[in-house]
Amino acid sequence: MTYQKRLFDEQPDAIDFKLPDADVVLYTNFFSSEESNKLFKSLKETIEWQQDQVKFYGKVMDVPRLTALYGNDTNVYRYSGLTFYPKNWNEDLQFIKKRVESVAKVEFTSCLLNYYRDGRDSMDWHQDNEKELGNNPVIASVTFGAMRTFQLKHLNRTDLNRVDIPLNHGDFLLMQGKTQHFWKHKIPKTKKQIGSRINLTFRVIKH
Ligand SMILES: O=C(O)CCC(=O)C(=O)O
Ligand SMILES: [Fe+2]
Repeated sequence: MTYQKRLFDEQPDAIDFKLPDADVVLYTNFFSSEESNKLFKSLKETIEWQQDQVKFYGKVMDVPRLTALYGNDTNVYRYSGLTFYPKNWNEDLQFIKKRVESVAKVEFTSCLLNYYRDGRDSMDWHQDNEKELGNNPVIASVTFGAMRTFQLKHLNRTDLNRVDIPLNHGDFLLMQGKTQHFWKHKIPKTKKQIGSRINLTFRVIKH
């Protein structure tokens, strides 16, 4: 598949959430609907999705989503209790990576992909603060497919409300600064009848 450079006649909208102790900006329609449709279908078919398992109170359980890790180097990589054998970038990922790098102004080394098959799939509260990500990591999150709500919660400021951000087909959420030190985030399950969703988080991993 070949891609054309985006024509910036339709500028994506940047929404700065101005959260205390964080830097979170949402670029809606960062990918055109045509690009997003193409990428969603292609990623679904070509990414080597894996079913991870975790031990929970001695019981082995499937995590509620499929995952994959791609990047510059293919050394075995363990984090959040999961083991990954990263694959080399493919054409779709290189295209998406380039586009988000033009805004994030960093060169990403890795991309973690999550495939939420339906509303029963989810990701629980966590911070992306592994030491391999360094201090104040820059994380570029791209969504294709069904809308899911991305929730953010401050770790100790009980006076602050939870922030719910709808992530739609083609949206790009950029998290940086102190975000991962002070806020946790999750993708809750939903009882709504919805289709599948793919999320990509580009990261800089230092070995
Ligand atoms: O699916 C999402 O939008 C979030 C994924 C996420 O938080 C992660 O991969 O660390
Ligand atoms: Fe995360």
